[in-house]
Amino acid sequence: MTARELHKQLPIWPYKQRIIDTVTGNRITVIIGETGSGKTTQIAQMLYEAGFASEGLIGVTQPRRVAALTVARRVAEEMNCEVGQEVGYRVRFEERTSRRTRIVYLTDGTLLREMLDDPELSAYSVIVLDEAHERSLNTDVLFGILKNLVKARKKPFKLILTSATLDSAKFSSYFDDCPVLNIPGRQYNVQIVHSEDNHENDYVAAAVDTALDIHLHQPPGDILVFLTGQAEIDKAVKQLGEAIAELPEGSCSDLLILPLYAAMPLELQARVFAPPPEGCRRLIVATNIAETSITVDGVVYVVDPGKVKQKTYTPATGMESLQVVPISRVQATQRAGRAGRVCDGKCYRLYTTGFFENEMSEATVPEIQRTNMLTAVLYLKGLPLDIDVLAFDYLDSPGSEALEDALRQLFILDALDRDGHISDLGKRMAALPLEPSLARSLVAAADHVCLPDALTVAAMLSAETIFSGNRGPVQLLRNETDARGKMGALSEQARATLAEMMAEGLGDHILMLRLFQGWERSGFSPKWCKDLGLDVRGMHFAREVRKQLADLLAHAGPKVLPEESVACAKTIASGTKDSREAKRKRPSAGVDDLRRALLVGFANRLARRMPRHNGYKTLNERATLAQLHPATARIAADEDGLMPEFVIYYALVATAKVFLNKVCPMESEWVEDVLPKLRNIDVERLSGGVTTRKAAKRAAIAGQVTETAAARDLPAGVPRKNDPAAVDAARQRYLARKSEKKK
Ligand SMILES: Nc1ncnc2c1ncn2[C@@H]1O[C@H](COP(=O)(O)OP(=O)(O)OP(=O)(O)O)[C@@H](O)[C@H]1O
Repeated sequence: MTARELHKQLPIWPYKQRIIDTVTGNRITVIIGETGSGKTTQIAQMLYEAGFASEGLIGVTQPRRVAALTVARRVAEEMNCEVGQEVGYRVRFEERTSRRTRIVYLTDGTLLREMLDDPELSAYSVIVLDEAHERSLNTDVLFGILKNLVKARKKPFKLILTSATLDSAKFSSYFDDCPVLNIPGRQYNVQIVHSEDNHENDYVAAAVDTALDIHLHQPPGDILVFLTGQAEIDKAVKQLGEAIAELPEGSCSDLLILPLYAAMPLELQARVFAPPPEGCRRLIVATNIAETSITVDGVVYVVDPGKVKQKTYTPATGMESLQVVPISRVQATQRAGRAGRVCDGKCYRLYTTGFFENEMSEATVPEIQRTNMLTAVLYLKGLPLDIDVLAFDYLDSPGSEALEDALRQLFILDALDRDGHISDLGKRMAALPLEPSLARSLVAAADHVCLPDALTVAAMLSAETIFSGNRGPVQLLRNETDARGKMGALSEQARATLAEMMAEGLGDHILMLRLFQGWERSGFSPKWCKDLGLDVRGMHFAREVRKQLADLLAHAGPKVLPEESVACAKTIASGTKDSREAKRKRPSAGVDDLRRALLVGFANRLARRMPRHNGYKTLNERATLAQLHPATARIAADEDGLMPEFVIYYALVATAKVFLNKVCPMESEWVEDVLPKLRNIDVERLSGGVTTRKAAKRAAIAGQVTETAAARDLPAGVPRKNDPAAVDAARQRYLARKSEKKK
């Protein structure tokens, strides 16, 4: 049967009329259905057939770009068209749509950015927020904005939320008591097998063993293994290779091992979705980017060690921690759901039933409650809706501390004025899909005419791995004395090249620049990378990102950059060598302009050395003591052996100790210009004169309701200090809803 014939047999199809009727009769609908029942691929097609796309596009959001791409491909196949015709996609750096397009799969971040130019989303008649359970930061922000838009927009607009696993009562109550449709049934069964022991520290080895065991003893079908990150995946692939080498010759010749993670060039990701050679079994080793939405045609076995790498941000200190933690039960269900999509499947959980039931949390903590709110707040401020971010209608609030921290940082980056209004610079930054510090650095670099170098640094920072085998430049250089040669010592010549680059003594950003420039001079030779101990894939990824960033700046045009920088961005984006003009401007003697641009962008991440000491103290609200990370590229000390007084850092991380990660030294006289801005920031004024807590308290007193209820009812953007009308409006809305409920 073809994809076109198959899709109408999915469990969701018998419910087509109910879905259409509910969506027709309501502004907002929640749809819950088993994994693989057809939510992602079918609902948009049903709505299309029912005529919902005649007045505008049907947009379906995904938390990840790989999902948007592959699902669009599948739906195009089912609708018998090319991607970019009736069905298209839009993700950061890439778009395939045309005037014929009626259904668009796009990432939640892309939709959010589209709202900056078109806050009414006038091109759309329906938005489906898929995988709502994942609670990605962008999806959570969209919840609040779209909930308001549904009421405010004159042109009809429907909002649909879909998931396999969702707290339906909570969602329905937040979305004005909208109906919840439960779609029972799944197409294929997945047998769950729990292990007898929990694998705390040896889960990579256990996953490798299980995968090989499946290959040797189970009937045909591809295998999908979940691990937590690139380094772990590389390790598992290596271990698989070693284990296979010990097996009788030929026993695994038909096994094709494929890694899959986000920081991997797109064409390599695509290999996973291409049909394997005849008679081959695929073994895909992936991060949780493979957890939701995507179907790898052929996967029958899933190996789930139950771990995920989770980033947590503490607003009080600006500290980030990246830890491997147990997944939630919702995630375990999603992972198992990757098997059993094209036939019955089997999921091997490398943890006990007891662990699943008693130790794992029910749902994942929403990203909005554990992340830096900087980017989200910049978008909210960038929308022409006068949103008061502190009183915004969040499903789960990030908390006033996180929001106030974001306001403070955005003020330091010149994105907000003293009253918390977005500045012109802020608008330029919001137009770039980058974290605000990088966006600010690029804008400053364009003004300083050192854009090509700033693009290189931004791209290199975005690659997960630059050096191979978990080594930094310092370890690589030390390797010369590694008698065992276990880590693959560098050749004399390579070491000399690296030592020469490090001799500049300007830390990580500048070393990254030099490495990229050296690679460029070698004609982007993979051998050059390998010789220097660099990760070829990581470097290619950085090169790709650099090109895409340039492309993006070229498209953003004079709205964001001066004319000459737009021209320079175009040249880089076109893939030809940098123009002579750009080369001429590229400082060969020093990199001061670039460092100054970085200082402007990372003024929110400055640290000052302690007197007569090589420890640093961060210059944010709660000064935190930290040390330079041992893997930091060489920074030249002064004659007294002291490090530079000021550095900027990319992240403040807590492992065994607190470290400044990826550091660039700054000249004291440059920093003197920035310091006054960091002192005495008036957060109360930045937040419009009132904090969430105060606003909620006031509304609660006025409306005689609880503070939580009042906070939920505070309309976006209004509870200003001297605005009793707004507080009254909150009260009225609450009372109206209450009496509605009683009826
Ligand atoms: N690329 C593909 N190749 C083969 N079959 C596919 C593909 N994409 C989807 N399918 C089929 O369509 C079914 C429905 O997929 P869909 O993604 O719409 O389900 P879903 O309900 O959204 O699942 P989830 O909750 O896991 O995202 C799959 O179970 C599979 O049988």
